[in-house]
Amino acid sequence: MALAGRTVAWWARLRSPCPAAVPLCLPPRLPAGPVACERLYSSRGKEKLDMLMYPVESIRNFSIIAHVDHGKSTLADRLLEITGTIAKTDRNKQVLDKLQVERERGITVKAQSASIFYNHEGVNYLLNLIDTPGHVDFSYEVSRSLPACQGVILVVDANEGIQAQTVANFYLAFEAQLAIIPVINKIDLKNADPERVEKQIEKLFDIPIDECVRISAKQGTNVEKVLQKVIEKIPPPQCNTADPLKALVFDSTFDHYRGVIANIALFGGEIEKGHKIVSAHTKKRYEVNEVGILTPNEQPTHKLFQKLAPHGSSGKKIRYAGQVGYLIAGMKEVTEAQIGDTLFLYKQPVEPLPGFKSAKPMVFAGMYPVDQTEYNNLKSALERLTLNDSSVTVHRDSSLALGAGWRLGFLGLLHMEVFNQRLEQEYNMSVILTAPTVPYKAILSSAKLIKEYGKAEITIINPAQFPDKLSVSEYLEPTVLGTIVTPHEYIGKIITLCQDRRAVQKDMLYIDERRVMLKYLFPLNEIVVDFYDALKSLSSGYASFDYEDAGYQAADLIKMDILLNGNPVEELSTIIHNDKAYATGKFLCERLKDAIPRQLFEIAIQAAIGKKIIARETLKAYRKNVVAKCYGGDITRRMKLLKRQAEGKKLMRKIGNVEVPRDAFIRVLKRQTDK
Ligand SMILES: Nc1nc2c(ncn2[C@@H]2O[C@H](COP(=O)(O)OP(=O)(O)OP(=O)(O)O)[C@@H](O)[C@H]2O)c(=O)[nH]1
Repeated sequence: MALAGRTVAWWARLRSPCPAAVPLCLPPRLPAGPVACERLYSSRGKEKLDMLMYPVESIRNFSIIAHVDHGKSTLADRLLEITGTIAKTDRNKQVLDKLQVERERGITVKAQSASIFYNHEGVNYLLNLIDTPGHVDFSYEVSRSLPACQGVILVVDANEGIQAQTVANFYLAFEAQLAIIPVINKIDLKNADPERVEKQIEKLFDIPIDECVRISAKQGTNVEKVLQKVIEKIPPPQCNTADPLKALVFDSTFDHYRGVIANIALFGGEIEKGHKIVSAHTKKRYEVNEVGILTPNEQPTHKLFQKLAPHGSSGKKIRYAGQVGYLIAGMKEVTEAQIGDTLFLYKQPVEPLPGFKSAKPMVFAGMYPVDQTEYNNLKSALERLTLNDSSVTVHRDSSLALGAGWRLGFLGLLHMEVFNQRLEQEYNMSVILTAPTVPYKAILSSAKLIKEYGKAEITIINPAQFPDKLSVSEYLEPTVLGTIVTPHEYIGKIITLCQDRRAVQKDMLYIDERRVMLKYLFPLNEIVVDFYDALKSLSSGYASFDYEDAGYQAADLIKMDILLNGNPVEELSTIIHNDKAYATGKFLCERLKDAIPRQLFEIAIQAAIGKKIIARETLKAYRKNVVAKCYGGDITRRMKLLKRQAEGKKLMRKIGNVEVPRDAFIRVLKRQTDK
């Protein structure tokens, strides 16, 4: 795992208003070498960066892709360092992981762009890199970064070798027909075996061994070679110089003060402050306030385009596109900066770019304010955060027990946890989250229901809307094609685990003499909560997992409720496969018994299908008032304790007369994790 608690010093410094610390301007021609670049950056005042000096031939747009923790962000930092884009950092600080949640969890959640100026053999290059997340939940970030690129650096850990996300990310780049530079990282590790990894790359991806670059991103070994490969192997963008402005919005963030900041890739023309632009998606018109590049902080430029200086004897100016950068144009609403949108100049419409497949939520959960008076604050926090994370879908919802709220769709459970953490950290919101559910479908047989829904096939993202068996001809559950890469000694245990999760084996391939790649068709519901944890724990952390959507299959589904002293716990109502009902009901009751503190009365914890109770646990009552006995004489200590208790109660939810810690439900649902 990456280091938790990475410090924010670098990013803070880059954002500092002190001009000396901020790289602000480039000369028309850079002297060779990174050190010189660095000096020039910091010596200028607040002029805007002029992009005149970078014709399209000198541009390279690329992403860094890899399995989780194989070193993408570390390599990105080293590339920024050796080119003088940033000063030398402490080797464990990661400049491009800007979010607090990324630093705390040591994972990249959001793709980040940075422009690098690099002088190689006397020629100035502008390299636009996008550092992407590795975890499967965030693979959408990878796929939407790729259309802005012509190539990728595929990083593989020299010790771990090819893993499940390496395979998934390779195919994303391969299908997008991008140039792929395989880089074997962490060669400094004692157990590094770059030769073995090279053979895996050749076997699985058909890339000749001699194309691999062996590096240590941490120590900086051979990182310069990677830059050279980028220049040699990745083609410059292909842009028609005669085209009018055509800009692809491939990402967007929301700034409390400046509104929407859209990351754009220019497929034609030029863009500058004052230009009137139109969104192909919303048809709305805007005036551009600022354009620039990310270095990796926002760096305004005169124009975001490439323009050759007077050319030959004709003195004709030739315009090129190809640049990647950002744009601010007074967009304030969540819906205005659609990822995948095309921007063009007012009165110069263009054929919109193909855009992206929108992110497909895999997991849905209800979200409610702890206190209904917080509803509006939570609404505005959700609107802002979903702009920074547009892969979350939001629908208004309400519940008798929890009040007005929303049903949110996430790309996976980690995504849901990260989103929740960001709400708390960046917006100071605390919320009630219900049990995650996958999007089931039902084919209705009841004419009344078909009329009500206006269609026979409905999608169920909320267990409260699960239609009764009598009105349904068939239930369907979503499936995924999972890829597992594991050392061969764990195969037996993994096959048992997969069978236990109702999975069907589709393929098995030795990627070298010690590692195996397995393909299974899983019901999504079986892997969404804790499959990855279970896989990690039975393979001592060595197996990896990735999955992709594989459509729907018929399934025998039922709705199960959990009751506390007869009152349903709405957060824990779930739709499950009939075969799993008893085991899951029993398990949830047992776990809930551990998660709920004992109270002054006995609590019956039950699992029910309709009116039928299928499992029960009893939580015994407290017998004595311990607080009164211990602290009865000392008034200050007693007051302190009562205050702490009152604070604790805010984190509780009351179901009937039973108090339940709000984080109990997620803990309960993570079946294997804390075992
Ligand atoms: N020994 C060694 N460790 C490295 C090297 N490169 C990265 N690491 C370490 O590997 C861990 C993961 O590195 P990251 O750069 O965060 O990996 P990542 O691929 O960006 O991670 P995600 O974005 O979460 O997928 C960190 O602890 C790094 O310090 C290397 O060349 N050698």
